[in-house]
Amino acid sequence: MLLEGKDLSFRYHHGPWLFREIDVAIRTGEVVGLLGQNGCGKTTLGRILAGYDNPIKGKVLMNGLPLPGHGYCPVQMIFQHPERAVNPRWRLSKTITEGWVPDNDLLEKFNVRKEWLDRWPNELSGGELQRICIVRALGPQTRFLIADEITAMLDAITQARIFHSLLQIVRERNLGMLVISHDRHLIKRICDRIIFWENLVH
Ligand SMILES: Nc1ncnc2c1ncn2[C@@H]1O[C@H](COP(=O)(O)OP(=O)(O)OP(=O)(O)O)[C@@H](O)[C@H]1O
Repeated sequence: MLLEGKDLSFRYHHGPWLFREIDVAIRTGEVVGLLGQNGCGKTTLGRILAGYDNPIKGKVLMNGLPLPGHGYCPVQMIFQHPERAVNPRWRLSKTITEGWVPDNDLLEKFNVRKEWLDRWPNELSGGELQRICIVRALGPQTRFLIADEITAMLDAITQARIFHSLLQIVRERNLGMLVISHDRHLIKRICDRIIFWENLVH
C-alpha cells in the first residue's frame, strides 16, 4: 500500500508558504524519518497526511484513493503532547476505546496498566498517557502511522522502550510509519529511509 501526498502546498491564513508543490510517498513496511528544524512545517505536513487538515493545493491518496471522510482513519497520527490529544473530560477507558477496543496483549506490550483506565488524563504522567495514545492509534484498520516527536518529552530509557514496542508492531503488521523528529540520532537508528526537509521543499 502507498500513502502519497501529491503536489502539496500549504500556508496558514495569508502567511508565508510552508511548502509548495511537494511530493511525499510512504509504503507499508517502511519506516521513514522526516528531519527538519523547529517550525519548518513537519507537524503541519503530518496533519495533512493523516487527514486532519486539507492542503491548499494538492491531494493525499492511499492506494490512489482519498482518505475516508468518516469512520476510523487508516492513517493514524500520534502527537508530541499526549495531554492535548485526549479529551480532558473523558476517563481513559473511553479515550483508549475511541476507535476500537484494544486487547490485553497490546496493553501489556505498551505496559498500560488496567487501573490507569479508571483515571482522568491529568492523573497520568506524560509517558503513561503517550502509551495510551499509541495503543489507541493501533487499531486493526491502521495501515500508516505518523509519529510526530512522540518521545520528545520523555527520558532516554522510556523513549527506547516505546520505540522498541512500536517498531515490533509496525514490522509484525507491515505498517508504514513516518517518524517526525529533529533528533538525527533517533532517526538514523530506527528508520529505513530519511527525508530531509530542505530537500523536500526545494
Ligand atoms: N494553526 C496555526 N496558525 C498559524 N500558524 C501556525 C499554526 N500552526 C502552526 N503554525 C506555524 O507554522 C509553522 C510550522 O509549524 P509546525 O508545527 O508545522 O512546524 P514543525 O516543523 O513541526 O515544528 P517543531 O519541530 O517545532 O514541532 C510555524 O511557524 C508555526 O508557528
